[in-house]
Order: sequence, then structure tokens, then C-alpha cells
Amino acid sequence: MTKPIHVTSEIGKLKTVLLKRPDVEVENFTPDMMPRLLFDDIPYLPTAQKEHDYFADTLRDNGVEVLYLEKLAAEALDAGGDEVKNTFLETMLAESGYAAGVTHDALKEYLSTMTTQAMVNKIMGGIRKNELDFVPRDLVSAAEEEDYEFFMDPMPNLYFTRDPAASIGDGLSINHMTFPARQRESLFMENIIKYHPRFANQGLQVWRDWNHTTRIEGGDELVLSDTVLAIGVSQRTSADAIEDIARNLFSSDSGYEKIIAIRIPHNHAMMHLDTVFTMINKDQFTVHPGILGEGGHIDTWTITQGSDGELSLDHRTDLKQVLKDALHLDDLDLIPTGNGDPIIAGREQWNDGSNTLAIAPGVVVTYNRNYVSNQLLREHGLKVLEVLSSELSRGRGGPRCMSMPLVREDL
Ligand SMILES: NC(=O)NCCC[C@H](N)C(=O)O
Repeated sequence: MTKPIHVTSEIGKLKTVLLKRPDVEVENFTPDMMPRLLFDDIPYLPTAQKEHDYFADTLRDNGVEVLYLEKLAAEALDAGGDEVKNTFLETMLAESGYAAGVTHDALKEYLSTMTTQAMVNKIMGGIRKNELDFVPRDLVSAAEEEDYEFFMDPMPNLYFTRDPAASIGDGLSINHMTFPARQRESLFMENIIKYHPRFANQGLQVWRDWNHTTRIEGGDELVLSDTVLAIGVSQRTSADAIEDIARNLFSSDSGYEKIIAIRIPHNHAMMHLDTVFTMINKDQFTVHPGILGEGGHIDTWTITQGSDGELSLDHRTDLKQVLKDALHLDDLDLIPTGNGDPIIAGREQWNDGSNTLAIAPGVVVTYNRNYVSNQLLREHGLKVLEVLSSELSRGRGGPRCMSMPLVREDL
């Protein structure tokens, strides 16, 4: 029987996906908070929701079951019972800077009076100071900026469900993310996997859990086949986290034998591998030309299990050949974002032109605004399903970022 998580490729027919419908969290902040919250603008919520519903409908119309993070999280906590809900709340408060003290107590009391769904939504949306009839006089609060509006920051990046966890084979990694703005997001997934009736006690493997100091994010984790992964060495994923997950995968029955670590520029526009490189068919990939050096070269390390019990690393720079070797392909089509024009490529990559979501081999969901790249994909034989993108793209993520595949058909 198929497990509730089963993903052995980037392109197998998508059966079940996890999304988060954007809600108040994407507008509950001011421009000066944007850099810290990793947003470049403040989306107009009604339009962002319409666009997201269009995305979800596009997936449903193509036979995909759509699950929502916010709903699963509340159901998981209810299924877990009072103790689980209490532990979740304590962890969430501690991770928000309130392990104990009067503010902790006031926030806990405030959240505890709510239904589980309302509590989850409130934590996601952020808690402003003026919501509570309480003025903290403790030392912790005295150390804070006095006119800062929030007790708990909103989590506007939640609609990028790709990043806090990543499905790999019959399991997942629950990711310790890089920036504080996103670190609490993984707690929802951790509780869903442990306590939601759909996932609990189903023999799912956690290849790497949240409890780490080294960093990894799902946008960097690409499942190229049932034996090969690609992982970005990026602004968000560190080499030691890649080596850690490699050891866990290679020493278990995961089926994974090879990880291609690909070093990409460490900047906000290209924060994850999937912002510059995605797999869209058995032998086709999108790639942002800006990451390739002279002659199409880039640093890659193919990681395998060495005979001495240590990892073996093979450094090469010909990405195309590395992929052909790992996937046993005679040829391979690397399709350049923006058709190679440096201005168009830069503009469309910024709006996630390389960030395609494959829902079957050769069938991809993309943002409509990247019309040059979309046309090129069609010319290369792909079926392109365009979705709306005026507001969603302000968070710097596209269709792959906005989706966490839970089940795909094997190829
Ligand atoms: N996989 C992805 O590339 N996700 C996009 C995440 C965008 C979000 N604003 C972030 O900076 O983390």
C-alpha cells in the first residue's frame, strides 16, 4: 500500500500535495519588517487568495488531491490531545522568545481560550501587543524595542510549503531553516507527521528532524529519481546539513545512493536551488543561465557512500554531464530561463521563471508573468499550465515553492 508520503521523483504524476492558503499573515506587517520577514513587498490579500485558489483549482482539475497545512495542523493537535497541544504551544512560545515569565503566561492564556483551529490561525497570523489587555513589566520585555507592535511575528512565508519539510521516498526531512522568520514553521509539520491520523503510525521515516543547528530547506532538496537527490549548497542549506542527511539516507533502507550537491550564488533572489533549477521531464530541466559560469560550468559534488564508511565526494563542474551520468541518460535538455537573454532571464528568474512545478512528466505549472520562459518551454515540447501571479510572486516564490508533494506515482 502506498504510504501517506511517497515521492520518488520530481516529475511522477502528482497525486497529493500540501498547500497553505495565504491569510492575514501575508499582510500583517509594515514595510520596515519586510527584510526580516524575507518579503520584498506586501501582497494585497484578497487577490493573493484568489490567485492561490486558482493554483489549487488548477491542481485539482488535473487530478491532484489538495490538503491544507492550517487544517491538518489543527486536526493533528486535536487528535494528539491536551498534552500534545500544550507541548506544541509551549514550544511555539519558547521559539517566539517566551520560554517562561509573565508575557509567556499572558500569551498562553490568550491562545488557550481559542478553538484549536483559531489558535493555529492566530499563531500563523501573528499576535499584536494591543490584542492583549496586558502591559508587560518584566525584564525580558524591558529589553525589547518599546514600540515594536508584535508579541509574536506573523509567518507570511507559510504559503511556501516546500521549505519547512521535504518528501523523500517514503519519508521526509523536517527542516531546521536558516532565518528566525521561518524557523517556527517546521513545528506544524512535525506535529502533523506525529499525530495526524493520516500520517501517524504509518511507518514514515524522518530522515532528518528539526532538532539541529545546521541548516537545510526544502527548496534546495530535489528528488531526481528513486536513488538520486540534488541538494543546493545555498544561502539556506549548509554543507554539513547535506552530509548529515546523506549519512542518514545511505545508512537506512531509503533507497537513496547518490546526492549531487550543487553550489549556487548565496543571495535572496536565488535563495534555493529550485529558484534557479528544476526538473520538468525525464531528460529536461529549467536552469537560470545566471548560475552557470563560462562554458556552462558550476561546482557540483557527487556524494556517495565510500568503502571506508566515510562519505565519498567527487567534485565536477559540467552539470549536464554530471546529471547524464547520475540519471543514466544519453542526452539532456537544459532549458534556459528567459531564453538566454540576460535582461529577460534576470527579470523572469526574479519572478520565479525557473521555479516550475511538474505535475507529470512534461507537464508543468508556472507563473503566467514569465511569458518568455513559458513560450520556450512549449517550444521544447512541454505542456505548460499557467497560474496567476501578481500578488503571490511578491513573496519571492513560485509554483514549486508553494507546494509540498506528499504522493507522486512512481515513474
Ligand atoms: N523554495 C523556495 O524557493 N521558496 C521560496 C521562499 C521565499 C521566502 N520569502 C523565503 O525567503 O524564504
